[in-house]
Amino acid sequence: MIIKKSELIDGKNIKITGSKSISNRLLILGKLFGNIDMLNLSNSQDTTLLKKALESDSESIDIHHAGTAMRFLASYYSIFEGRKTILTGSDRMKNRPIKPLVDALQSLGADITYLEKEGFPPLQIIGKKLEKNLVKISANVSSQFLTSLILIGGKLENGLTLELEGEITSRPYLEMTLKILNEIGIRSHFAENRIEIVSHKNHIRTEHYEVESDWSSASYFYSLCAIGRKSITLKSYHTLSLQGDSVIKEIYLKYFGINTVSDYAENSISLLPEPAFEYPELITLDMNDCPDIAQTLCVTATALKIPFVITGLHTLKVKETDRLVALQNELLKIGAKTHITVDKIESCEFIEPEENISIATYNDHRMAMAFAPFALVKELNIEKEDVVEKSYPEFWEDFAEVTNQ
Ligand SMILES: O=C(O)C1=C[C@@H](OP(=O)(O)O)[C@@H](O)[C@H](O)C1
Ligand SMILES: C=C(OP(=O)(O)O)C(=O)O
Repeated sequence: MIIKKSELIDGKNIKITGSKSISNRLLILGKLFGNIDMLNLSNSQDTTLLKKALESDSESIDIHHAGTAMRFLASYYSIFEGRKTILTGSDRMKNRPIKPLVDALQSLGADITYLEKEGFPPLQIIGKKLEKNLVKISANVSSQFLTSLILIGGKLENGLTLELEGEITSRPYLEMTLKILNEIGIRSHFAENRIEIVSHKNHIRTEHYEVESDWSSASYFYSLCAIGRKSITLKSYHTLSLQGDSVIKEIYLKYFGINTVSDYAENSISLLPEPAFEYPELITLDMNDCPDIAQTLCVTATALKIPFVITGLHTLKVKETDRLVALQNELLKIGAKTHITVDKIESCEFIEPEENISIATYNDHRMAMAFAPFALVKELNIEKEDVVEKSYPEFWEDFAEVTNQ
């Protein structure tokens, strides 16, 4: 899809769908502990697929590209007594890691078999009662493995204790899980490398839950605002958020002069660019806590020609695509030569963008959405633009609403 060179229109209002991460946790918890009446549930494809899976009786469950769904369901089906499930996904999913989680579940007594490649989906899971309650798991590959176990922890007879090994990656997602547990009345304790989830025999406390809107999706509007220097209002957000990606407001304030102002009555935030803001000479940032907004930041910095060194990105290679390689290839087209290592991307030189820019999206929604704001600098083609549906199906309509295309 060609996006013409555009300008940002001042003062537009956008309502973004609910957080995919919060929605997916609540769907699993609701199924395990009692109905939760959710408002502003995410309408992302990932959440829809998870919801359908949880409502389905069929043996084969295909969750396509949805990483959280794959990881959360592996534990969920492991304790679903008497159910046999073949849990599969897209070709990419069959190459995203799951072994640390499967090892942990098997050590608790789960009956899981790899059906193709050892260590990867598809999985055959025969649900049974798990008798043990202590598990060791590596915490530096994906926090989703930890969340998956924590979500079922309260359902086990004696609760569940996790001993985390290695440095915790994507830590705010782990904290989000524990906070949601706390909100609905399931007790847990987290100190040093040990997480204890108390067995929860009762129905959950919360019946209504309003999901805050998705902060990773909000990042694309911060990028538009930083490049276009006009204001945008986004709903439904609070400055206090369960989502680690809400750190975008601090990052964009510090490096791009974007103020975030809350309107509590309206449940909205306004993104207000500081006039005559002096951009920094270099952006240095560790994004281990917020890997999903790394692509957004790299494109904003390239559009504004601000050199950057972003570290903490070792998980990017096992996301929807190898995001470090994808970023390096596509940033070059919009004018940034970069250097990548296993966990870092840094700009080396800014050059003229290509004449006819065509951004490949690698089956990765965030590649499409992160590069779209570059249209404020120059016309560009976004290939296979439908990929956005994974997390943000109305992205293109909302993008058109705030730009003058
Ligand atoms: O738990 C979650 O909802 C998520 C955790 C993160 O994954 P990793 O822990 O694998 O980095 C994040 O990238 C993903 O989009 C959503
Ligand atoms: C990494 C992501 O999702 P998942 O791991 O759930 O597929 C994402 O949404 O950027």
